[in-house]
Amino acid sequence: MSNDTVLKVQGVSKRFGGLQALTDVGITIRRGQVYGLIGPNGAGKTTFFNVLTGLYTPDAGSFELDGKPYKPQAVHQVAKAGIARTFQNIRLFAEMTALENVMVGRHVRTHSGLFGAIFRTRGFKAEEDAITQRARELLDYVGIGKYADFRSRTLSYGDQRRLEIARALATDPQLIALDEPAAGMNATEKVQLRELIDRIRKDNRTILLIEHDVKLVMGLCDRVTVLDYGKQIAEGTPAEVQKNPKVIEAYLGTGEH
Ligand SMILES: Nc1ncnc2c1ncn2[C@@H]1O[C@H](COP(=O)(O)OP(=O)(O)OP(=O)(O)O)[C@@H](O)[C@H]1O
Repeated sequence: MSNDTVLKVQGVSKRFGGLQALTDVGITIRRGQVYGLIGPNGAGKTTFFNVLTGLYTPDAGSFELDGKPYKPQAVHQVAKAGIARTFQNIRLFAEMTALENVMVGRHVRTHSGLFGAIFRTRGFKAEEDAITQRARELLDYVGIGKYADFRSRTLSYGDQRRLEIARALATDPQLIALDEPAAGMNATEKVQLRELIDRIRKDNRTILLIEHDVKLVMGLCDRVTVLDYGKQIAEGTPAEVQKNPKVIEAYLGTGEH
């Protein structure tokens, strides 16, 4: 595997009772790419994300992250290994401030641990200051610095999604997995989101994106995989995938676009 491959997934299958949600799915994502995962409702996109981030155990499949074997297990370990994600249904700590939400993400990379937090050791204090500063920088980076001290539930929907991205970035991930980041956004928010994702990519981060907004996916992604009924029916550049008859049929078949 060449050095610039961030994630290599092979042969992932997952069954729920009688339903085969994923069949032999594999993707390779290179550093700095925005990689799209698309498909009609129920195609298996979220299941793939959940397998990748340790929420579901796959029935089969192998994973490599940054050239090393990677076994998605507990969510905390996944973040430590270098994958951060956002969720289709925003999962912020509603009563915590925006800043605190990002600081929670950052704690994945700290060393003082619970002991330091409880006894407020000197090392803990210095680390906490650094975390606060970094969290503020990240809020500025995603464009919501002015809301640092607002409770997250008071932020607009679009801003909450940005906050989730800031929290994901706080773990210094090799790969950021965004689960429908544009869901529920208005046109202006979508443009801003696009700019933000572009900026994250330019900063040499790697992004895996599930998104229903095909226009956004086609405009942003370097490569795309299309799932349908848990099977990978196409893989390639957006231009290649758009022309693929299987893809056209899958989308027309469900009336989605
Ligand atoms: N925990 C679960 N138990 C049983 N079935 C599940 C579970 N999670 C997902 N499924 C089923 O697996 C299939 C794939 O679902 P999944 O949520 O991965 O699709 P999706 O492509 O993310 O769809 P959407 O675009 O609607 O979010 C669906 O038929 C779904 O009902």
